[in-house]
Amino acid sequence: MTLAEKIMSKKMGREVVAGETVEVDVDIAMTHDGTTPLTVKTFEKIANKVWNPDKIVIVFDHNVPANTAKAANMQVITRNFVNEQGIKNYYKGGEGICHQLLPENGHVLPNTIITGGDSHTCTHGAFGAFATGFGATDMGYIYAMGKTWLKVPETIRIEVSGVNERIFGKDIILKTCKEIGRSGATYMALEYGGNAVKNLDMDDRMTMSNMAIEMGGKTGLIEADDTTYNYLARAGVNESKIAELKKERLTSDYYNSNLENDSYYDVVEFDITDMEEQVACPHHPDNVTDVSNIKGLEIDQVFIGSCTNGKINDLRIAAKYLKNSKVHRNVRLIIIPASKTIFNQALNEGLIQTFIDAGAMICTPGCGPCLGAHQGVLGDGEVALSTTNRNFKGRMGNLNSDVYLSSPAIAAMSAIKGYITNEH
Ligand SMILES: CC(C)[C@H](C(=O)O)[C@@H](O)C(=O)O
Ligand code: SF4
Repeated sequence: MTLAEKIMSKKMGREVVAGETVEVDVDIAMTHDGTTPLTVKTFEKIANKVWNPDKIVIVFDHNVPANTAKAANMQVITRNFVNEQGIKNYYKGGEGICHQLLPENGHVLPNTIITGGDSHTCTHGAFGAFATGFGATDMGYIYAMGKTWLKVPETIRIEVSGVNERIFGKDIILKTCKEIGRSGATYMALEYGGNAVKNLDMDDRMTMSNMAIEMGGKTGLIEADDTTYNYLARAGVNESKIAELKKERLTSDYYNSNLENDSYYDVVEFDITDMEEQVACPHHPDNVTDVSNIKGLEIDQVFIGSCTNGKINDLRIAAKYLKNSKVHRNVRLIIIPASKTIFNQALNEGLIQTFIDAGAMICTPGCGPCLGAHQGVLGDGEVALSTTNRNFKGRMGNLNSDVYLSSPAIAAMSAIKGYITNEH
């Protein structure tokens, strides 16, 4: 069985396989400042009280601090709802991005069903949770009933081998996007494995799961192991809970399955040993090429941050290159830690000082320029290199601009040189 089938079967208390539609109890439901108002509208048509206020997490992250009266009003609606319903897991802005706060605060556990009013909820698949995004209407129903329906997805196995210290989770997932294509995994689970994935820390595993949706994926799963359990312990999950999770550990049957008969829809294998760093070109994350093919392309803005690459390891890597260097005079470098905890860690480790000395701008933890709503909007004809997950036309607020995607390492090196490069 695939990991997706095992998680669903455990949840249902009976064996379920790909293709079956099931109604499942939701363990955690999340919405943010962008999606809560519409969720509330649907919810109010169904119920007066949420099914369980302790299982709901509400985060202000997309427009923080609010940049328009409209954004501020959406936050007013959301705050009223939070108070009326007694929702304690409420992050009122500046604490960080929803997909970072959920795991960081111990809300994400293996084998659970995590639903979110945001397409990148698939990020939590990195913990072996069945995590997926919903529209606001579905979220309204979940807030009222605590349940949703899901079709158990087919699975594409992504098997990655090899060792290469220049290659990060971001390069691996960009390469995967290239192989699978923008809709190659529609309503499927991606199951990432192989020694190259095993060797990644949780930050890089989350980067990989985060981008499952860019291929149409329902979720991006990685089976839980000691790396996962150690992260949970740091996130405050208590020892007895972790011991229970270890006992109930679910693994994929990929290595002992007969692929001809089994439920894997497809298997994509690659080795990173000789792989080059990857860059996605405009205007889709599957338009990926080796960095050497676009080396020298001049850039106007670099953004290091987002739910894809604003984690502590991302900032450490950026600082390694930016230390004792200056950002190129034609480039604006914007750096946003994905959460306040990461911001504090970066402060304590001296990374923020390094960024300031290099000439970077540091902004409030949140989505920032990622989706072009505010902060770091591009000018006509400008080119950005960003560590985010999407480079759709106009993504950074201007239809007449281009966005390229890369790892924080490539982003930092390029910010110094003024053009896309993998040289320091
Ligand atoms: C605003 C929100 C609904 C959206 C999403 O669902 O992903 C955003 O987070 C994004 O990355 O485009
Ligand atoms: S950081 Fe970007 S991709 Fe992530 S939730 Fe925010 S807007 Fe969406």
